[in-house]
Amino acid sequence: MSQYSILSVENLVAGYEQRVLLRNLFFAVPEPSFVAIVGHNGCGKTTLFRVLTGQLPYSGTVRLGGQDLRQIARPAAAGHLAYLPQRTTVGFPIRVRELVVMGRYRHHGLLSAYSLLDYQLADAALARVGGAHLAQRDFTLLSGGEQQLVWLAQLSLQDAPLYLLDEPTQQLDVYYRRRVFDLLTTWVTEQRKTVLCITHDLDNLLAFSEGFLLNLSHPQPHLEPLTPTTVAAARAFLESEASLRV
Ligand SMILES: Nc1ncnc2c1ncn2[C@@H]1O[C@H](COP(=O)(O)OP(=O)(O)OP(=O)(O)O)[C@@H](O)[C@H]1O
Repeated sequence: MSQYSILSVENLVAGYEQRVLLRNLFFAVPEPSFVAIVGHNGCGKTTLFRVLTGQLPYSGTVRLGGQDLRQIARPAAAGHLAYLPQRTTVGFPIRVRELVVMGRYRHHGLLSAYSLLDYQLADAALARVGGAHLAQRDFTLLSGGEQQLVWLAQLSLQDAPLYLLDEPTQQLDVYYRRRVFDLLTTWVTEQRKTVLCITHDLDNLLAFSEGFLLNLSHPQPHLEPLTPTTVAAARAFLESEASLRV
């Protein structure tokens, strides 16, 4: 693993109005790697992603690929990262293939149509997530698990070095949860991507043989190696009454 940090955070402080949620946070993420971000509901996990995607002011220093985040107007549009928020919905019928191909948006002007190559890449991305059979289906009629695979296919087309996923296995059954985590593993090991994944799914983290854990409920959150021992310790901490008083 190289020592290059795709993301570094120094003395980050962020929150809302009178409420500071992220306090003096320091960490550096090597590329490629998998980072599981855990913590109690409301501890600031999504808030961290809002900072990293340029949606929330902060104090301290954040660098993406060595560049100061304050110098990057729209990190996703500039290709520094791709972001899958929680509970992404679509309010109109749309064919899955048309939704996936939108992952190519950075390669297009606003009004130019997607090319044959774009659609071939979309089909390949769908196939990689095991969703080739969904291509012609109406996205809004798919199950939650199928929809999540489609979002991941679209995200993979953005071809960013850093992926931010906010609870990608929320509401999925055990089969799809395992499948999503397996897919994220291949993004890291085969495609050399870096994945930051907010999750409450500690059971599935036990399967990771390498990566990092960032527990934002900890009094001094820091990157720890992701091992069965650290996951078990994080679970014990998060289940304790004392952790809620931190
Ligand atoms: N725009 C906002 N203005 C004020 N408070 C907010 C705003 N957005 C979120 N909050 C509050 O900040 C706290 C942290 O929210 P955040 O979404 O970061 O939590 P989280 O750790 O991702 O939680 P969960 O695990 O439940 O998704 C919550 O109490 C939330 O209500």
